[in-house]
Amino acid sequence: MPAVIVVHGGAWAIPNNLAQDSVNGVKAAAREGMSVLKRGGNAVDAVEGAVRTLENNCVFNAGHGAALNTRGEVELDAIIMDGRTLASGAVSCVKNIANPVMEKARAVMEKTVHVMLTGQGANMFAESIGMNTVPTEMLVTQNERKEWEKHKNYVTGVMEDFNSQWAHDTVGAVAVDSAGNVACATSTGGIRNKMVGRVGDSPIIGCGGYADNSSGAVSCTGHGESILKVTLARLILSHIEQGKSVAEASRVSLKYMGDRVQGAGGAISVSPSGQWAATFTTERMAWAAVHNYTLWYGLDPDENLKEPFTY
Ligand SMILES: NC(=O)C[C@H](N)C(=O)O
Repeated sequence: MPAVIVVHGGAWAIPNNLAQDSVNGVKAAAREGMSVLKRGGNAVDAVEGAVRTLENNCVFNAGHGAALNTRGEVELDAIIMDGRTLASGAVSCVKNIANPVMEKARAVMEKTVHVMLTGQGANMFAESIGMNTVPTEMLVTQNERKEWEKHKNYVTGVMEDFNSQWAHDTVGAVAVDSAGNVACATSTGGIRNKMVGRVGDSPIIGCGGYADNSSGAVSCTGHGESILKVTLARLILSHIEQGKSVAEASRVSLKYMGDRVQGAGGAISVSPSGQWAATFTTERMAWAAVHNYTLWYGLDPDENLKEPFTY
């Protein structure tokens, strides 16, 4: 069965000056995810590799440069999930890890009996397994501090339905490997001016991501409180379970979120048979996918560009 990787760089009103770098960034991450699969990695390795590439790209900055909360601090959230066993690992409110946050979520999945660690406990665990921690101020960039000074109001940004230049720190990936195993990963700095301790959708199982070999894998982005209310990742998978195509399930679920709670966002989805989709209701979302020796990518609604993919 041909393997598939799909990645996103966050659903929001990406300004023109970031458009090309965002597209290049998601293309590079999709290439990395596919090369992990080609080197014999499984779906979990591929989504981790792809998200790590996005986290390390300063256009997306899911760690260093992430959105600041009301106290001007970074608090990071991430999840990874393995569709074979439903094993998952998540961290929330992490303040002392630069990149990759994803590595830490995977360690929670593989080295603990828990699904999520938060705040101080997440940091203590990172130190106990020898991960590099940094003082939290080191994650704050001048650019983000400037943006934070400019718009000190969470609600105004969200009321604009994500059609503002806010909240650009979410990245994600979904994959199916040649054995038909699926996985998802999502990592974020959240939304600017969130309250201290606010946890968004990204690290919450079934909301920011879900992976199950019996239906597929999804990674979400957008207004976290809306995604949480409709449990977007699981909603998409439940439509797939009821017979909808991956694209239709994603479209219907995002439309439901818009109608029911007036929230905008995006999702990437893949089924165990290799169907995939990248769907969004925000102004833009940078996404890329590799399937059958073709690299697909886009940014604007209905944009579906392609080029040959070679190793
Ligand atoms: N840009 C995003 O996707 C933000 C993320 N969903 C959150 O609310 O934390």
